[in-house]
Amino acid sequence: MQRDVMITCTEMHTGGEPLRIVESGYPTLLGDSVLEKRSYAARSADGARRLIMHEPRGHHDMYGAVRVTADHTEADFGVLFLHNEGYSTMCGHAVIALGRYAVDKGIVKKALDGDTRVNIQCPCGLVSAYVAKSGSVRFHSVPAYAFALDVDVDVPGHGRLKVDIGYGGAFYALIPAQALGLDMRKSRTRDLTDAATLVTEAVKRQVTLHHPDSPELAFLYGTIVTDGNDAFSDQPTSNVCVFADREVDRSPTGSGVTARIAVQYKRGLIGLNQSRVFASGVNDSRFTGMAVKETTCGQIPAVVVEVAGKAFYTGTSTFTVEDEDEFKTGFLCN
Ligand SMILES: O=C(O)[C@H]1NCC[C@@H]1O
Repeated sequence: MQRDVMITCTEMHTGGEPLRIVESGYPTLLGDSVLEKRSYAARSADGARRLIMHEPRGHHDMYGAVRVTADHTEADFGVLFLHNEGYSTMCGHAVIALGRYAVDKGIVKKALDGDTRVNIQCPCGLVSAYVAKSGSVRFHSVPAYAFALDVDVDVPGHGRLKVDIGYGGAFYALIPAQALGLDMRKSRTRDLTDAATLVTEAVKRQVTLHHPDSPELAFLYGTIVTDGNDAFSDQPTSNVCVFADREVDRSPTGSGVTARIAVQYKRGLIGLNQSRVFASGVNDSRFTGMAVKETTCGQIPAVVVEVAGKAFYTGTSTFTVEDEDEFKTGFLCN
């Protein structure tokens, strides 16, 4: 019996959202930058992603991270994010887990005093994670901004709807559940997912995105259905993020919280250093988020957003593949 592939991983979760961190066995990813490695992975090493994301070794909503060599001089390491359809450009729940992991594994030396800073080069740019002694992590993402507010989109079955589009390392369409005839607390996740998917497809067809840094960042990653409570309050606001191929984030979505705050800031609904709690509409897990300073992304006014949460270890895994296995590169069941 020949086993010709073996990939080992550390398993974590942040707010219930899994993170499968590759330790060894992944193909070498070529390219001079993290973005180039991302396209190389999609072009020439996609079987490895499907092997550990899809069934029978993963599942429809699995998420992963592969560390790669960084090209940014200040980065401790680079990372590619894996999901059911491909490779995202930013992932907050993964950054929270990777921050803790990097300190625990000694990849970054623990600070003697205060939080340990871990600089992670994501495909969208450099993200700084700050790891507290307790293991809690907060991160400062790349400049986040409102790409467009109140965009009219024709959504089959729902008519003409208004969506906001925010960038938090990835682009999201943001829409209140109410506009879709749904309720964040009462509706089934399946119904929120179906509606969010229709919105994503409609925005992809009808809106052209642009990012000042690279055309590779200019795509819609998903739709976040919210409870519509965007004005600052000491009460949590909840959301469900549906991204990639109908994949449902169990966590409040770090990059989504970043995008939501950028849009709320643009609308004057939240100020600098006003910390807000964001809850997952799937399992009520919590992140906090706040805009910490104004900045720009190219010429676009933007904010740096800090998101905080906590990740936990769930195990380790070793995946093997036998030569004759018909499901070497997995399948998806949705
Ligand atoms: O927390 C986040 O930003 C991510 N979680 C899965 C989808 C997003 O990439």
